[in-house]
Amino acid sequence: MELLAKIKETGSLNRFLAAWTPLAVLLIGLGFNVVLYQFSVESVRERQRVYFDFRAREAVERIESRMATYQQVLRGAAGNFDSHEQVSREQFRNYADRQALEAYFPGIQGIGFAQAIAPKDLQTHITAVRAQGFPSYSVQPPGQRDLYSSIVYLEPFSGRNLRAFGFDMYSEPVRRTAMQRSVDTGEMALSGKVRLQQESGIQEQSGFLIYQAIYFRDRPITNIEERRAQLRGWVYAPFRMNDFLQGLFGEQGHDLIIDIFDGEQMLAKAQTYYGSLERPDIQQGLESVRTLHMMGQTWTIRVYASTSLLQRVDHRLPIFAAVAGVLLSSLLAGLVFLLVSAKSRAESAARAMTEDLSLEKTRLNAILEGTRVGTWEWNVQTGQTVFNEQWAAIVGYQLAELKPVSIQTWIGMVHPEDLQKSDLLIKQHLAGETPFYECEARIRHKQGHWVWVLDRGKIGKWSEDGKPLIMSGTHQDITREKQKMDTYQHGAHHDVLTDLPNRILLSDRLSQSLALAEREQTHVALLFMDLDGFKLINDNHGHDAGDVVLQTVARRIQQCIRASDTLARVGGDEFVALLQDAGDEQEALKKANLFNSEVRRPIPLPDGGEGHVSLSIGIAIYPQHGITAELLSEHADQAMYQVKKSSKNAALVYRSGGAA
Ligand SMILES: Nc1nc2c(ncn2[C@@H]2O[C@H](COP(=O)(O)OP(=O)(O)OP(=O)(O)O)[C@@H](O)[C@H]2O)c(=O)[nH]1
Repeated sequence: MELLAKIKETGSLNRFLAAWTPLAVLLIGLGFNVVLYQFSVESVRERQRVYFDFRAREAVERIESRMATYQQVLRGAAGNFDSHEQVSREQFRNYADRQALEAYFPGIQGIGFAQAIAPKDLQTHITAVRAQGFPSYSVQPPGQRDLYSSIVYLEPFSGRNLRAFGFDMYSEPVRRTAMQRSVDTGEMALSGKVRLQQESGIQEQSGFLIYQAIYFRDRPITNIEERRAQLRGWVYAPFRMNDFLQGLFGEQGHDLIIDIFDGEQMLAKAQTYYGSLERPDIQQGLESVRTLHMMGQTWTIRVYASTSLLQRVDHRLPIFAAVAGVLLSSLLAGLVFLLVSAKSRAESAARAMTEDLSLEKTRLNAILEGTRVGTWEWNVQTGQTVFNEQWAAIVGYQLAELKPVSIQTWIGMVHPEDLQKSDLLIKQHLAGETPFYECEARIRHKQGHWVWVLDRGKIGKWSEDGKPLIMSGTHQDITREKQKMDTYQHGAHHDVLTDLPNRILLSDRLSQSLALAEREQTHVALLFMDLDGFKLINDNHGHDAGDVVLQTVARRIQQCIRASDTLARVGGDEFVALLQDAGDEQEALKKANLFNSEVRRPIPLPDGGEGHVSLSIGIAIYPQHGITAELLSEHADQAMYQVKKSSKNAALVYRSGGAA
């Protein structure tokens, strides 16, 4: 019961697991999926950030690199002045033309030379330039200053650039700072944010300039004072910021949104480039601020990522991960569902089988117990044997008393005759000659008597090489049936009143006797006997008295014959004696007379009276009076009939032709 309860409990647990495990797997899978999704989103963001950093750094490097190329141009221009005491407008133009500024240096407004002019030389200077064909030339703005500068050359000398002709950049503080720095260091100097002279008020842009101070080289220059004293002027280049950046970032220029500030702080008034203006696609969170130190000036460059930049990094991974994750989770859950339900079904089936087996076992035990059938199992190869409790109970033992159990236990208990028979039958079965083994055998009971068992068995298992391995079977106590059968057999062959063999058994014995006599060349005497005067006893003393007479007669004749002879009652008051190895006629007659004398003795009757009967006996002897049972019986009967007809109370040997 406990086992069944456990099985049921396990069964409901399994059903619970079968129902919830796939769901749990799905939820865990989806949970894992969420983590994976977040991880992949994070991974994409990280890649976007790295890519953005790379692009931002590259953008700044491009700015720096472009600036370096401009410095080259200026260096070349400065070289011209260093190597020539006089550089004519034409020479300067040639140099500028050779540079092909527009083609190779996009964004540069021009390249120029601003001459440094001491106040005392100002008028001479103006006069000289005007003489070169510029009658309206003057140095702007007017006014008294310690040092003048004037843009005398500016190539290309056309368009907006003409506005700068004669402009004193040194008069304007931002430009002057850069110009002075270049003078003092001898290096190029980048100006701060300026409004270029070239601007006309339409689509204005912020501007900046690069200066390279030029010196008179007739004396050595070793310090700032000497530099200032020998200052000749500046070659310079003006830039419009938007034009400068134009085309710098190629096709993917739209990816980055750039603001540039003059100086180290991102102040509105210092902003020189407004990339982020009217850009709604700025990607918040991806911003990089870098400072660029060039030619004594610092630019702060703020770079934002745009949506298009993010698109360049494969951002579909999270979607793929999510979709694949959901599919895989579902698939896994489905698989688990199939496995669990298959397992559950298998377990249910196994449980059902276990329950069935358990019930079957219980039922079988009940049947075995109820029918008191013993079981045995015998390992043919090793002799190991197993009996159940009932096997032992049939012969009055408890199983424990018989242990150790082996085939010898059976051999030691079975009747020797039956053991031989059983051995033979088992051998026949083991040899495959019989489909099963069955044998009735006697086994010695604990109390000493024999118990009949019906021993049945069959080979249940063969060894790999095809030999019988395990044989098992049952023991059924058939003692009672055997006894009943014996009684029945006895009743079928014996007379109820006298317990003498009846006609059937006599006939059987007669056949056997004749066969034996034939074999051994002996004689058989058949004596047919009929009581004389028996009816009177019935009539005078009653039927019971008649029975007593019949029983007494039977007993008295029986005492006269040998165990190998047979006395049968074949009718109401008719008996037959079958005498084996009977000798001659005389001997038969002698025997008949002995019977008669015994029978004639008075027989005490139940009513206190006495019965008096005698025998009329007809004798036939084998082989002289017949060699078959029928003939012999017929002749004995004829002889008896002769006696009855004549004297009665006598014996007569058959004579052919009817004579006695
Ligand atoms: N008590 C008793 N009588 C039986 C039994 N079987 C047959 N009888 C009687 O036995 C008698 C036989 O008849 P008979 O052979 O004519 O009797 P009987 O007096 O011996 O005559 P005879 O043979 O001519 O001498 C009949 O009366 C039967 O009823 C039996 O089992 N018990």
